[in-house]
Parts: sequence; C-alpha cells; structure tokens
Amino acid sequence: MNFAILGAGAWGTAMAIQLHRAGNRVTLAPRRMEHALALASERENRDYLPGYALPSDIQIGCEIAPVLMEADYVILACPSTGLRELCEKVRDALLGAEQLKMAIALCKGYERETLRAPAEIVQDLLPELTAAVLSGPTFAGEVAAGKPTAIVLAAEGDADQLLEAQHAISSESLRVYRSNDLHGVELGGSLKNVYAIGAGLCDGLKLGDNAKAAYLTRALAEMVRLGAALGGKPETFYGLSGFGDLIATCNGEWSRNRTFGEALAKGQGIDELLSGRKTVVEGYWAAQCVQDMAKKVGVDAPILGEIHRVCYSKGHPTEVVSNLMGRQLKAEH
Ligand SMILES: NC(=O)c1ccc[n+]([C@@H]2O[C@H](COP(=O)([O-])OP(=O)(O)OC[C@H]3O[C@@H](n4cnc5c(N)ncnc54)[C@H](O)[C@@H]3O)[C@@H](O)[C@H]2O)c1
Ligand SMILES: O=P(O)(O)OC[C@H](O)CO
Repeated sequence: MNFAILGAGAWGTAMAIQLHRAGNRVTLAPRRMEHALALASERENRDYLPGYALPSDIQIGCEIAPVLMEADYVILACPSTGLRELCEKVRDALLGAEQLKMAIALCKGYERETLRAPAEIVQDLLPELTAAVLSGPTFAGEVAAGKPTAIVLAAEGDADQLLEAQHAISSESLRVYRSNDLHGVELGGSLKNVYAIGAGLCDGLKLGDNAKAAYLTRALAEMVRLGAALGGKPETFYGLSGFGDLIATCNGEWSRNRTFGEALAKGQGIDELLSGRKTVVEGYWAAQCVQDMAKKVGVDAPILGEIHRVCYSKGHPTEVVSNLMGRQLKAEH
C-alpha cells in the first residue's frame, strides 16, 4: 500500500519507519520546506526523533497535492491543535488523489475551542474519506527501533477497508487490533494523557510504589466511568488505547505528559514548562477539554478535577494528595 504521512514530528517519523518496515511505500511530508530538505539530506529527523535512520526508499515530500496523488492512505501526524488546519490543506489538495480512501489521525486530544474529536474534524472536512484513528502504547522511539507493541485502529463503517488498513499497518513488531468504537479510542487517548500528568505528580512528590499503583487503579476506574458517560464502550477503556496507553504513559521515562507532571511537583512553573518547547504536552490541553466534557454530562471525576486545578487554578501538587485521600469513604465498585 502507499502511505502519505503529513507531519514529521516524533510520531509521524516513527510511523514512516514502521510502515516501511511493514512493506509499504511511504512518503513523509513535514510542514516546512527547510525540514523536508534536512530530512532528505540527513536521512534522520534530528529535530524530533534523533538517532533513527530513515531508510533510503522512504520518500520525503513537502507539497501535499503530489504526495496525495499516489496515496491509498493519508496519515495526519500532527498534534490536535494542528489537525483542522492540516485537514483543510488535504481538502484543498484532494483533486487527483483518486486512490485515497482513508485518513488516519494520530493525535490524542480534542480541539480546544469546539471540543471536536479528531475523527469528527476529519469527517467534517474530508467527508469523502473514511476517518480513522490509531492509538495505543506506542512511544515513538521504541516503535522506530522495532521494539514490539500493539495498537488499535478504529473506524466506523466499511469493515473490509478497516481490515485492509489493519493488515497494511501491522508488522512483526507492531500488532494492530481493529475497533469500531471511535469515540472510546479517542477518549482513552486523551484521558490517559491527563492521568499521566497526575502520575508525574506522584513521581515528583516521591509518593512511592503503593501510591502509584493505587493512583493508576483509581485513574482507570475514573477513565471507564467518565469515558462510558461520554459515549465510549466500557470495554474499549480496558484495551490498548485505554488501560494499555495509561500504563505506558504513566510509567514511561520519557513521556512528555508524565515528565510535565513530575516537573510541576518539583516546583517548576507551567509557563516555564510550556513556553518555547518544540513538542506537545497534549494532556495539559486535554485536561481543560475533558473537564468541560465531564461537567456537561455531570460525571464525578475527582482525579481529573485535581489535575485540572493544578493546571489551571494554581492548585498545589501536595494538595492533590490530601484532597484525594480525604474524600468520603465508599465502596470500591
Ligand atoms: N511521540 C509519541 O511517542 C506519540 C505516540 C503516539 C501518539 N502521539 C500523538 O501524536 C501527535 C503528534 O505527536 P508527535 O510526538 O509527533 O509531536 P511532536 O511534538 O514531536 O511534533 C509535532 C509535529 O506536528 C507538526 N505540526 C504541527 N501542526 C501542524 C500542522 N498544522 N500541519 C502539519 N504539521 C503540523 C509539527 O511541525 C511537528 O513536526 C500528538 O497528538 C501525540 O499525542 C505521539
Ligand atoms: O510522550 P507522551 O506523554 O505524549 O506520550 C506518547 C504516546 O502517546 C505514548 O503512547
């Protein structure tokens, strides 16, 4: 199959290497021309994923229209904040892209202003394509290195198309599962980023292994309760895009969301941590989105509430512990 990957951050680059490994023809197209030139000459993404060689037959593109011309699938490899703009560019370049059937969004987050989910944005702007999302425990460096993991590809509608895409993305080192629960998969990807900030608070405050295990267990319970109320299937949150990615991100040494929480607990300020950084901390933005969504459906989500307070209302990390521990006692389920 022929894949066009638009956006060459860490994850778009790792996916290019993975899709090539799976036997596909791949074109990687960053947003900026200078970046395309650097990728083409250095055969490495020194800005976002240093240390992983881009195989020589991965093509580097820049203009979207020619890249889409031959593509069967387009991978939208940008953060949630850039997805609408990227979809608009794809829409304007669709003429002549006759083979193109599916647009797969990689971002784990909602559009801040509208609370639209990634697949909804794709459906709004590219109604002629099947909207899909790919989510699960997949740190870019490990996937690029060919270390084994599993991921879930979710789309509604045409079952044969989903099956074909599942096989095209899979390789010996990446096992792809399929799902029709778009909402659930997207919610899991966003929620786990928020809870990873809490896991970072736990680590930064050196609360210990018991605390971390208790935190993860209650975060999963909250993810299932809130995610189901927001329209996801409960079983999806026990899967790769929910529980799987929660465990990976809350424990991942290099997770941007977990290390953000850890740095907050050690006293660094939010402005200092967010300003001038090249890479995204999706969980910070998702905390606002999912807090708004939780309020709309009236679900009690105390862990989310505490992380939101630290992120947006100057809540102190140590208060999170006393607030959560001091809640009224209740039955576990
Ligand atoms: N890095 C990972 O390990 C990983 C794994 C799975 C999912 N994700 C998710 O994938 C998304 C992207 O993550 P990343 O790690 O690649 O981010 P990154 O911070 O490494 O890079 C983001 C890239 O997106 C590009 N970009 C931003 N706006 C764009 C736009 N409008 N059009 C085209 N490109 C645009 C930037 O130029 C940059 O190259 C995030 O939502 C993240 O949560 C990341
Ligand atoms: O580095 P993070 O925290 O954005 O997490 C990356 C991936 O989502 C892990 O699956």
